[in-house]
Amino acid sequence: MRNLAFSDPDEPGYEPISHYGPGGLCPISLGLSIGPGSPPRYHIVAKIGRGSFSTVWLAHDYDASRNVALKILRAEALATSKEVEIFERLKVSGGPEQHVVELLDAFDHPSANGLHRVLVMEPVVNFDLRLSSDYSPKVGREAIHQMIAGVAFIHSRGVVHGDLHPANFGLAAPELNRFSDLDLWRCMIVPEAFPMVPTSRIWNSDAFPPYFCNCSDLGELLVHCVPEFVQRPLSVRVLDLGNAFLVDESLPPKASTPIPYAAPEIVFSWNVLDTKDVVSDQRSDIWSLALSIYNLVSSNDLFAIFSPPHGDVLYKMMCYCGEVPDAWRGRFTEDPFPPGVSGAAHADDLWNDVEQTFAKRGVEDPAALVRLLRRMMVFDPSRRPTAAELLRDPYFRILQTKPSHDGHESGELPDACAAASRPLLLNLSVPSERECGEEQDFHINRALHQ
Ligand SMILES: Nc1ncnc2c1ncn2[C@@H]1O[C@H](COP(=O)(O)OP(=O)(O)OP(=O)(O)O)[C@@H](O)[C@H]1O
Repeated sequence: MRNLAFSDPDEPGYEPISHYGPGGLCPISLGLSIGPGSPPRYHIVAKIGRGSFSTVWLAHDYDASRNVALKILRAEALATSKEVEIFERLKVSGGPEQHVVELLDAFDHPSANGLHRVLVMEPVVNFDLRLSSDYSPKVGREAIHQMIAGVAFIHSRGVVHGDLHPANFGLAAPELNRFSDLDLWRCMIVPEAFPMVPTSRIWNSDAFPPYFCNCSDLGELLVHCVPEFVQRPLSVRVLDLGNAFLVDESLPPKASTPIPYAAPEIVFSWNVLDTKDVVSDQRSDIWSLALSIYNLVSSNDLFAIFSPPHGDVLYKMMCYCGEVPDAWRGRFTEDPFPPGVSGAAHADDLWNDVEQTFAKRGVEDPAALVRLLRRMMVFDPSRRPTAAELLRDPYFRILQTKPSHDGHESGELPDACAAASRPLLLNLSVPSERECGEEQDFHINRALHQ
């Protein structure tokens, strides 16, 4: 496949070339308009993400005058993806979505590779802004409460998320709606573009995008152009319902959570019983949620992995949980606890270290946060609290005495979010016409040629 392209980026952030072709990803170029209506409703401005089954793009919605995220699935996922159905299930009761990314629209889009399901969602910003700026969102007590609230909401609708890890939590960014598509072009760092030149006539060049481009960083845009974004309280969103399923589904998908966040019963099946026939459930979501919280608070993985087969993850789990589950006895040659030290005492020592790390990072009430994580990280899935129970954990008691910063809870926008609908902070122009003409062409050309 490599000789297909004139230049193959082969780096994280770029989808592999092999993901294009019949049944594969949708070839997209910046400036394309897709969607219902004539002219089509969504004008693609930047690439903002990619996953195993999709590419994700920032687009300007001309009909609603706002910016949206378009998650464009591989064509072969059209028949199997239940993501839209799951979003529908989350709306069943008619209540407002709570800390779960909102699905605004969905449609199917044809390409040379087949028909692609497109999910139109509110655009969110990655938690990890550290790479692009000095600003690092502080994941404090309220943000942790919102992460749990998002999962509690999903669980309350009879859905298992199945893939909770830090990248699947984002931050609401209604300030993005202050930017027209032309403003976005002006303010964003110009993406890198690698031309894709098929080197053989047998390749259908329509099956590939004309170039690959890297992902634009919406966080960086906001940090630099909308200072209130960094000053206002965070509003968390749970993302990626691509692996989600209904608890009563007869053929649930096999578990696919990344190892550092996967529950012990799942990792044990994968690595010791050597079977992939294991399914996530709401209890395994709770374990993954605990490790996602740990990661976002500390910027580290508790169970970092360095090499397969990841048996060391199970070993670390025993150390932190202070016990060896009955089913695991005899499977490990090494005793996880130092001679003469009980499992419980050893675990206490490790969590004391975690508490000190949290304290150094300025985490609010580190001892109580450690107690919360330890409640979630127990081997026996039936002893893990539900997400709804966790919302009442003593760690959050103080929030009940404070007014909520997150206006979304009460159906109102927080001040800073409401400000998003006010006139632009920057002196940004808002083109009145859909066709921005030569000026827009110029920005696209500049992006592709720099
Ligand atoms: N609403 C959104 N706003 C902004 N970025 C998004 C949004 N949804 C997804 N992304 C970005 O796109 C990436 C891929 O999305 P997502 O995880 O939903 O895709 P996927 O194909 O189901 O991937 P995988 O299952 O491999 O995680 C995310 O990690 C995130 O960075």
